[in-house]
Parts: sequence; C-alpha cells; structure tokens
Amino acid sequence: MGNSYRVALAGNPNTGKSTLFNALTGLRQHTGNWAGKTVSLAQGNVQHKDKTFNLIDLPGTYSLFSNSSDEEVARNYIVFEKPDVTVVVLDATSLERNFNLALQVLEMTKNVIICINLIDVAEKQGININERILTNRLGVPVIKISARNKKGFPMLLDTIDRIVTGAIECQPVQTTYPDEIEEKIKKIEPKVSELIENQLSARWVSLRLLDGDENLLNEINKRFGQKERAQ
Ligand SMILES: Nc1nc2c(ncn2[C@@H]2O[C@H](COP(=O)(O)OP(=O)(O)OP(=O)(O)O)[C@@H](O)[C@H]2O)c(=O)[nH]1
Ligand SMILES: [Mg+2]
Repeated sequence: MGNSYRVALAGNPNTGKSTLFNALTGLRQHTGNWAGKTVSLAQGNVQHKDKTFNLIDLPGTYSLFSNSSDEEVARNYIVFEKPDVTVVVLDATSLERNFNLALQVLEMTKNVIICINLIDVAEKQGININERILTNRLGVPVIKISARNKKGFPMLLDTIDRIVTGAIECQPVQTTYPDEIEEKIKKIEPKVSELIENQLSARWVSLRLLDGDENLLNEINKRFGQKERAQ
C-alpha cells in the first residue's frame, strides 16, 4: 500500500462532502466502524495517476470540540488517526460561518486543503472568491469546486497529490488569542509537548486543556496509555 493515502473530508453539515465523496469514488464505498464508536464512516477509493486516495467521509459538524459524538468522531479521526490530508469542504455561500470549523482544523493538523464548494451557486449570487488571497492568508491550498457539476476535481486531486509527495508544504495559519490566553498557552505548551512528543499539536492540546476538554484528555490517556502498556 505504498502508494495509498488517506484523505479525510471534514466540514459543516450540508456543504456537499458526500456529493464530492460519491462523485470521486463513483459510489464504490464501504463503511467501516471507527475507534470503538458505533458511528460508521463511509470510505471509498479514488485512483489518481499512480496513487490511490482512500477518502473518508467524516460526519458534518459545526465545530470540533467535544460537544457531541459526531464532533468527537471527526475530531478524533483528524488528530489521532492522522489522515495524510484533511480536506475541509466549505459552502461558498456561507463562508464566514464555515471558516469557524476550517480554522479549528488548521489548528489541529498541518496537511489541510480548504475546498470551497457550491461555487456554482455563489457565482449566481454574485459572490466572488479570490482563492489566491485566501491561500496566502491561510498558508494552505484553497480550491474552488462544484461537487454537483464535477468542476474543479483535477485541481483538487492534483493538490492532494502534491501535498502527499511533499511538493507543497502547508503552513496553516494559527489563530492568535488575547494576551491572557497566549500567556497561559506559553506556560503549559512546553509541558504538554514533553508528554505527547510530536504526536499531536502541543498548542492545540494546550488550548483544549485550557478549555477544560476532559473528553480529549481521556482520549489521550486511552490512546497513549495503551501504547505504553503494549511496549
Ligand atoms: N448547486 C450545488 N449543490 C450542491 C453542490 N454540492 C452539493 N450540493 C447539494 O448540497 C446538498 C448537501 O449535499 P451533501 O453532499 O449531502 O452534504 P454533506 O456535506 O454530505 O452533508 P452532511 O452529511 O449532512 O454533513 C445536496 O442537496 C447536494 O446536491 C454543488 O456543487 N452545487
Ligand atoms: Mg454527508
């Protein structure tokens, strides 16, 4: 499986993740249970040049904290299962709301593509989106597509390809918080970093701890504790 890569599709509900998934995989999907949860994730393959991209259709959520099991499944997949690339699918007609989740993903992981879908609807509404400016600001590729009309797919697949081969290096922009929070992050981040080594983003885990996210803490204990016991 040297040429096989996992590509997770994340995003708000109703942004066209499954439409994109089905269009790319041609409905050759099977579902797999994930991480001890009864939620099943649709998976399917797409062939691109010499590579196989294994797409994972994550549950649609408005955020990636621990508010619901859907959020946890999507969040845990991105941070613990570490897909090779995470594609965040956004609705071009409600970018402001959709960027909330996109910025959360940029804090969690490095290899991210922002995929702005429903571009056909946005264009009809006179909404112009400059993907080059967004790419520069966000530090990761931003691509416009219409999943229903199968537009923009070659660029999307090519960009996934270029990320997995290292031709593109993502440098996701990090949200800056008020001084008080930044100071707290500075205090705990080195300790967090020591504990989790390079397995997760220490800044992101620090933020979640400051937020009192016990479910995440339990998940870290469960996963990393297990590894230690197994050694
Ligand atoms: N016009 C237009 N409609 C689209 C496009 N992509 C998806 N849709 C429509 O948007 C609706 C939602 O699409 P889904 O693929 O079910 O969205 P989803 O992100 O999987 O939704 P959840 O599973 O609830 O998270 C459907 O009615 C699609 O036909 C597009 O590019 N253009
Ligand atoms: Mg769906």
